[in-house]
Amino acid sequence: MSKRPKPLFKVASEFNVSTQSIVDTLSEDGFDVANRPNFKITPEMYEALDEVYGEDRAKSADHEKAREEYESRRSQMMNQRNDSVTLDNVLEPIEDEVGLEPEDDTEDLEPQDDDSGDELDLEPIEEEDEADEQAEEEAAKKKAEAEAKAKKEEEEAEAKKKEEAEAKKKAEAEAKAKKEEEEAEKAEKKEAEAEAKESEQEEDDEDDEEDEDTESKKSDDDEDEEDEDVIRGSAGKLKGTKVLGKASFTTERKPRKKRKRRKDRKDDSSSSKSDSDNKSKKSRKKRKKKTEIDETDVDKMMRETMKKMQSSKTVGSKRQKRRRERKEEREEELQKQAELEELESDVVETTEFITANELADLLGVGVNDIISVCMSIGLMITINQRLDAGTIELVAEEYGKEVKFIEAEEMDEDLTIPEDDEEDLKPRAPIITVMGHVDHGKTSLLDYIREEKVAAGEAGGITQHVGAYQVVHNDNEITFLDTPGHEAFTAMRSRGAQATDIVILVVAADDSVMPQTIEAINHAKAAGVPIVVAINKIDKEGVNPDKIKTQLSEHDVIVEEYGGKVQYAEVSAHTGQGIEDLLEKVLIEAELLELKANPDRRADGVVLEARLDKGKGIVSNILVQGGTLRVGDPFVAGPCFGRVRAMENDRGKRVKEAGPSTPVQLMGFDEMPQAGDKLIAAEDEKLAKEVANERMQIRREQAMRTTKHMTLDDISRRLALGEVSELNIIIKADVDGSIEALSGSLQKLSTDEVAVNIIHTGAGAISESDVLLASASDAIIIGFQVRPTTSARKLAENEEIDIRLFSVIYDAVDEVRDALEGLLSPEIKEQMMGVVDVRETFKVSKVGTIAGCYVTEGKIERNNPIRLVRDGVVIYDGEIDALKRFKDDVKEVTSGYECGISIQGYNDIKVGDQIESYKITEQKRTLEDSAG
Ligand SMILES: Nc1nc2c(ncn2[C@@H]2O[C@H](COP(=O)(O)OP(=O)(O)OP(=O)(O)O)[C@@H](O)[C@H]2O)c(=O)[nH]1
Repeated sequence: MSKRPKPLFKVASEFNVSTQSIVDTLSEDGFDVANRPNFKITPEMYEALDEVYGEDRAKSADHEKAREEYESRRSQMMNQRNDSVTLDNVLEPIEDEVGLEPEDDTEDLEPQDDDSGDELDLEPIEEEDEADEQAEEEAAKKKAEAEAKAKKEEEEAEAKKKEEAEAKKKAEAEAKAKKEEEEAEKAEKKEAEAEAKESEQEEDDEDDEEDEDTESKKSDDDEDEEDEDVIRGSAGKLKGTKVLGKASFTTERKPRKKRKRRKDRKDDSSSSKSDSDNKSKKSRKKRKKKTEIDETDVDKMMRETMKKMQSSKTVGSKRQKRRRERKEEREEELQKQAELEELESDVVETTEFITANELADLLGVGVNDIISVCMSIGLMITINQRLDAGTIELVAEEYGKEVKFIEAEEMDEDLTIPEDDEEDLKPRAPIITVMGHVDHGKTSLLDYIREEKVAAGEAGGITQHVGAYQVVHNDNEITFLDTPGHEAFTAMRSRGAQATDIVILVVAADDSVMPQTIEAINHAKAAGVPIVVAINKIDKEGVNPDKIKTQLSEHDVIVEEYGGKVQYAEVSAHTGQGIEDLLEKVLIEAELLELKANPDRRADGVVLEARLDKGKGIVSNILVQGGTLRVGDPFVAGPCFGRVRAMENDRGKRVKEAGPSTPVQLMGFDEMPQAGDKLIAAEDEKLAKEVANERMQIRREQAMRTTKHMTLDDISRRLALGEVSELNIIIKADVDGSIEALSGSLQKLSTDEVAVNIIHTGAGAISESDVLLASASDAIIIGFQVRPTTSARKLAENEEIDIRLFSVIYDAVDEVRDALEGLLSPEIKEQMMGVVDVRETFKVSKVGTIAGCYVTEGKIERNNPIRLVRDGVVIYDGEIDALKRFKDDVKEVTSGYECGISIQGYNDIKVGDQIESYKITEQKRTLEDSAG
């Protein structure tokens, strides 16, 4: 099974047992399981269950498979029955095994039959049999049976010479009766066929007998063979009934048999030119055609092979050979990818915060179903409500789909550029990133190439930094991304943009393969980008490039010299030695990649950098990857909209348009894009604005709902997005005993997906330092029978720290467990209504202690329960006995007023205590609440 936990109800249905049985079994195995439909069954639990119920499941799967096979066989049989040749087809396998004597019709033999002479010899006879059967079918099969039986009876009668007349009468009567019966049965096809089979068997018996009779006259030798034949024939018969259902036999052999049999029948019986005869002709024609095609295929392949051989002889160029190899490799890769995609058909791609309606479309279900699934997990949603990752995942899981969350930018189908036609593609310059370990000479190499190559090619050279530059080598353009190092490369990739075609891996010859070299190799491999190795600083004395090559081969970068495919050049960024060679090799690699793009369409590209220029406004360096970007084009880059106001190339020249692989500095953004944002030009401005707006909305929603720190409500969402693997908790409680109990229970909630870490515990009120610790370690705070101090509460609000207060340990455990399982908090909640400070106390005889109080927060109601808190610790939980304003009993007192309170059954009230008034509320949780 997959590594993901599954809901209990699904596992139950998988094993076909009740959820209670699963719970019982798991509890026996020491797992802590609750009988809730959505309780997550971890892979360990699943394994344990598999041990107990696996066999049953396998059996039921076998059973199901057998049933399916039976169904398909049955339907095939049914189909064949509608065909006039059904019976033959069904019987073919039997007759294959029935060795019957050789016969004529050699002209019918097919080349493939040549290798199986036996079979050939046998077939015509099968056909004879079949032909007989067919003839009988066509000329009243049932009569034959009746006659045969009558004959038998006649023979018996002759032998006995008694009751001859009676016997005949009986026979006739029986025959007639049978005829009648059979005619009646004709209406019921199935029964008729069953009858037919019976009659065939009987006929076969007779045929065999006849064969014996006639052939016994020939010779003794023949007799032996016949005996064998007869024995085999009868064995075949027995098998025949069994084989009936083996659909594969009949279907596989159908065309060949059909054709031969028809031909045979035509020659032998010439009873009628039925439709099936015509069919057989057709099939023969088809067959011939097929062989013709085969021949042409073979011819073609031969020619291709010859051509390849010749070309390798005449041209023999390494480059061509490599190109072919690469092409094959790429095709293989594509095939693999296609296979993977097929496997991933159960995975749906979406962004977070799609609406319920959109999710319904995505899953192919009605929006009402989505709403009811949400209701079943205690979530009230509306059609247009945007759902967070946790909810989307939970709902999708209900429909057996896995969700892969992607960036909003990847979703817009309106803007997505359709795939280019092969004929529209034109060669484009390769885009190169230089990577390597610190100080191995990346910058020096880039600088050298920029200065030497550009300065040499064009007066003035590169005047400004546009994030990339183009050089021309042997009339071929190469685009270099200006920022070396894998950070830039990975930052780009992490945003889904792949700008690089080839990586130049720089390794200093005077050093060795270093950690960042390995990282660069891994990044390039992960991105599927080929590497060209540049062994730098070759000008230095005593350097050993061979050592580098050996080291590289240990990391699967095997240079050509060592039998690999990676090209390498020994260069010096100081002297320029080998740089030409390096560029040449880069071009070879590029040629192998057959880099192409369609310049005649809407442009797309990637943002390399963006900055705010005082005079020009937002200036962004863009690399156009496909199409042509023109001044005036509206575009979207990430959530930013824009219209191209002006563009400058890497020589600082104003340009009106930029084609594939061209870096430009672009002005015209409305908002600042981020490096790695994908830019897509739009046909109309309105659509571009809409798309940008939608993306912005999703980003805003993300910003709004994403809390700075971990919260219990947010954890399921973060889990779904794969952002968290641990939940840090700080526990504060009234006494050490509660801490132990709580931390023990909470730690047990750790799952494969998320580990629960108790990072700090302590007795007493929740203090500022607790909140600071939570902030630093991204933890939530659980308070059991304690309260945060006022300053801690304020700090927690500022820092967005989740503080949960409980009075019952089980409540705390349940709430954390639910959060980890992606469920929302329980519907019953405690709501704080008001807080009063005790400023004075009076002892009144018969009444007890009366507290003179001041309402500091909310309002205090006579009928709500209260808690007495001293130094942040809850010391009493009870009810108000009397609530007074001056001498009057009142129902409630609001904040800013004084009042007198006495507590039922509790007199130990002290000045400085706080009394909290709270209410138990039942509420339907919504996403907004959970995001709150
Ligand atoms: N002798 C010699 N020194 C070189 C060569 N290339 C670079 N260097 C020196 O190596 C040092 C590092 O070069 P950089 O180009 O800054 O290396 P880098 O890989 O860009 O380094 P970071 O930017 O720190 O990652 C500098 O002192 C260069 O002068 C070369 O081909 N030969």
